[in-house]
Amino acid sequence: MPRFAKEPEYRHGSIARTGILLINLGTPDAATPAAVRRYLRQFLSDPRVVEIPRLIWLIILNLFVLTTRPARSAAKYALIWTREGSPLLVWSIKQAKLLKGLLGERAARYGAPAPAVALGMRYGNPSVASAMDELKAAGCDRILVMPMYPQYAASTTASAYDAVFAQMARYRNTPELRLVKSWHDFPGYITALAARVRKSWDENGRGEHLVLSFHGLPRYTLDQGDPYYCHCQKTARLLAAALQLEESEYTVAFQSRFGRTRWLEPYTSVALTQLARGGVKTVDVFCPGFVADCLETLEEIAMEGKQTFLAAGGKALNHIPCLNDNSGWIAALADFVAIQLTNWPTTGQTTEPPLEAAKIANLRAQKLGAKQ
Ligand SMILES: C=CC1=C(C)c2cc3[nH]c(cc4nc(cc5[nH]c(cc1n2)c(C)c5CCC(=O)O)C(CCC(=O)O)=C4C)c(C)c3C=C
Ligand SMILES: [Fe+2]
Ligand SMILES: [Fe+2]
Repeated sequence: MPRFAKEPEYRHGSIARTGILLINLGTPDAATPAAVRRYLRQFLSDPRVVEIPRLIWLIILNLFVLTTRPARSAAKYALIWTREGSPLLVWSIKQAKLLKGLLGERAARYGAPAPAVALGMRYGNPSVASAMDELKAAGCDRILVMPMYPQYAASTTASAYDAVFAQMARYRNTPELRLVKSWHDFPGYITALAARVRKSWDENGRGEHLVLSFHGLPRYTLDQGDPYYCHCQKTARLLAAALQLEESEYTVAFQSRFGRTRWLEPYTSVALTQLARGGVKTVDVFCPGFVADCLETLEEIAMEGKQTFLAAGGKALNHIPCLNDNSGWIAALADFVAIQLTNWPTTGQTTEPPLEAAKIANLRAQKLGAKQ
């Protein structure tokens, strides 16, 4: 394979076009053991995801994990699969389309060129590489990398960056990049989360207790400085404040434990059991860290979590859907993107000779003076 990908054409002196690269985790191409195995092989081979010594892990992965988990996970995927495909991909495509539409509308109001938007999945399809190629082919010479993970974790956000840099290494004429790190406390995001919870309360009634369930991580990541746990706590605190909840009215918990090591606590399954045993009959579970419904919310919470809660004596578990294609959330996403793009000068602005800039500023000042 050549060192560099062939550039589609030689671009010179073009007006800067901005591309927004939305990155989410990714999902298998089908709910079959073979497709899930392909997906899990790529996902679980990422050294950002499983941090045990490579050789030992590759043996465990190939001898045990990839021989047993794909069939079990495929059966779970089959329960949530839709006619359009995996929910995570379906929602992510919708989000990208809606964002593109909204950014386009806003840009048109100012006669500005519409930014391009592309979706890349860290694992599976469409890949991050293909999304970057799409933006480049659309003439983008600067790309805002927007991981769709509100809370930063090395295993998600930094891994998304790794995929971007791997593709950058294949370009001769590289685009400029801006990397979004986290947006766990962005007011528009918090407001959209609160609106989503209130909508569920209006439509389905309000449970006695609200569980805010985030994806888990091994506990050692917190000890080693990953801010994920603190970001989750802050999101939860801000959301609880927006909903005017007392501390006794909600619980923050972590789901999706993998392997035998200790993960962030409390575990969602344990919290649900304790709530039911403590006499709570109805519970709402919301997953603020997932912007799109997926296996982890639709199967692990709405199905498995429900069984756990009912088996421990609870009467009803209501899973509150994720932000998905909610219009307030898409508007908040567009606002966030717009903020990230401010003060990102185009090539023309950065190369303008200071003398010319000063002359223009003088002329403007003279004109203003003449008007007064
Ligand atoms: C060591 C394993 C894992 C870490 C660390 C991890 C972190 C992590 N994951 C998400 C978001 C999602 N994970 C999803 C599925 C999923 N996660 C793991 C393992 C780890 N995740 C596995 C093995 C799977 C696949 C399903 C299974 O076999 O159990 C998904 C859903 C994908 C879908 O197709 O619907 C999401 C989303 C975050 C945010 C995170 C760290 C904070
Ligand atoms: Fe995960
Ligand atoms: Fe899971």
